[in-house]
Order: sequence, then C-alpha cells, then structure tokens
Amino acid sequence: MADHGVVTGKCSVAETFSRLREQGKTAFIPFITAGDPDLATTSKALKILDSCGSDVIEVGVPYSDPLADGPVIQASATRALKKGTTLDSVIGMLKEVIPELSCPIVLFTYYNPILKRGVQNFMATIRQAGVNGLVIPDLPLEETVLLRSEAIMHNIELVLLTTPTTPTERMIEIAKASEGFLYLVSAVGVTGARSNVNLRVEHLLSEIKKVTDKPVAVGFGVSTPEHVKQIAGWGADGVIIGSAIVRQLCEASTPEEGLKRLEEYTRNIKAAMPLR
Ligand SMILES: O=P(O)(O)OC[C@@H](O)[C@@H](O)c1c[nH]c2ccccc12
Repeated sequence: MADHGVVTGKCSVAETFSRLREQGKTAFIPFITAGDPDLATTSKALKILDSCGSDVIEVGVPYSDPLADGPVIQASATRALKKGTTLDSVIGMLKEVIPELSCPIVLFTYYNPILKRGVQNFMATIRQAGVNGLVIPDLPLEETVLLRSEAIMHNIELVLLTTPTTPTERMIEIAKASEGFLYLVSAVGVTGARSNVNLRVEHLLSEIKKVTDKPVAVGFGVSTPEHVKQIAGWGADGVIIGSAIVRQLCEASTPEEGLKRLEEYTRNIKAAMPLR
C-alpha cells in the first residue's frame, strides 16, 4: 500500500507482534501523555521506554474532555494542555524522536481533534511523522468503516477496542476489523490502576482467540509485575500500562527524577514479562 514516501525502516505494529509470537514473548506496551510535564521530557521518556524494552508505545494526545480516562490520566492531560501542548506540537516532537526509536508508536487521541483537522489530513500527517498505529477510544461505531479505510490508505494501523460488556457478535466484528492488535479493555469503567486484574479477562481472552488469531493486548488497571505475569499467563499477546507509567513522571519532584523512576519501573515490569 502506498506509504506516501515515508521510509520508517521500522516494523509495523502487526510485524512486531508476529516477531514476538515467534519468540514466545508477550509485548510490553506503555502509554504516556505527550506534554506532561513537557514535550522535551516526553521525548526523553520515549527513548527510555524504548531502550528499556517496550515493544510498542502508546502516545496520548492530551484532550480537554478525556471521558474514558481516570483521575491520573485526566490530570496528566490537564497539565499538558496547560503547558500549551497541541496536536501539532505533539506531531512535531514525534517527527523528531521517532527516527531514534526502535519500537513502533501508536498515537492515542480522542475523535474530535481528528475531525477538526480532517480525517485524510490527519492520517497523512501522522504517517509522515513516522507514526505506525492509532487508537481512538471514543470512535463511534458507525464511523469505524470510514476511519479504517482512510487509515489503511495511509498505512496506519487502526487499533480497535473491545470491552467485557461488548456483545460477542460485535466483538467478532471488532476483532476482524482491528489492525495491528486488538485492545481488550480489561475492566468496565475508566482507566486507572486497580489492585487486582479482572478475573474475567482469562475467559474473554479465550473467547476472542476462538474467533481471531490477531494479537490481543490487555489494558486497564494493570500496574504490578504480578498483574503482568497473570495476564501473560492467560495467553495475552501484549500488556498495556498507562496510569502507573504516567504516575512515575508526575509524582516525581523534577522531570529528571521522574525519568529515573520511569526507567526503574519499566525495567521491573519488563523483568516480569514471562516467556510463554
Ligand atoms: O491507565 P491504565 O489503567 O493502565 O489503562 C491503560 C490506558 O491508560 C491507556 O491504554 C489509555 C489511555 N487513555 C485511554 C482511553 C481509553 C482506553 C485506553 C486508554
């Protein structure tokens, strides 16, 4: 498919999962809010996450009404917006740093900023910046077909989400249409670390794997090495951690200390990723 001349030399999200599956490994996928505490720190954080073994990184575009987010990521988005972070400045930062990263980047944005910019322009712009994948948590069902075709046109892997309350028929459609991987939201409600992983995830994973061989990554509420081992043990192809990653940066007294905490936390999580 035409890639509009962008040579990233980087594996796609799907290729990354294929490689990991051959190696019997589970993907570690951290989420980070761009611009919190500032874009320069985000750029350094991406390099640290990449060098500590992240397999895919989700980069969140801060938004004023993050309805799917819990308090940690909502506060993170508010700080980033207060710093003047915009979609353009996030894309500018990514264009600079992506060539230095080995893992693919999945951009995380609510739907409104895409509509404001225009779908085609948005897809072309993020592809030119070297972005591989895209997650739009509030993408309306009836818009999925359009967005999916525009994404494919621009060689962007549109990752779709399924939840514990998604009807089986709908989950099958989502699994078939999702590119890169399927995002299994582990818990009902908003993002945010939870003390235990929803035990229903084991059953949900087995149901999904009956209808698709696409990689499935589990997110929501994951924060400890034990959580990671449990989810990987249930057969997940990837584990996503957002709030606990964001907290490493925002609970530190300086950006430098935050980056140190981020590195330590990431190494601990990676050490817990079992070979399957
Ligand atoms: O923060 P948690 O509980 O670790 O969950 C990951 C989540 O943060 C990340 O994937 C994400 C950030 N914003 C979202 C909105 C919807 C779904 C998922 C997300």
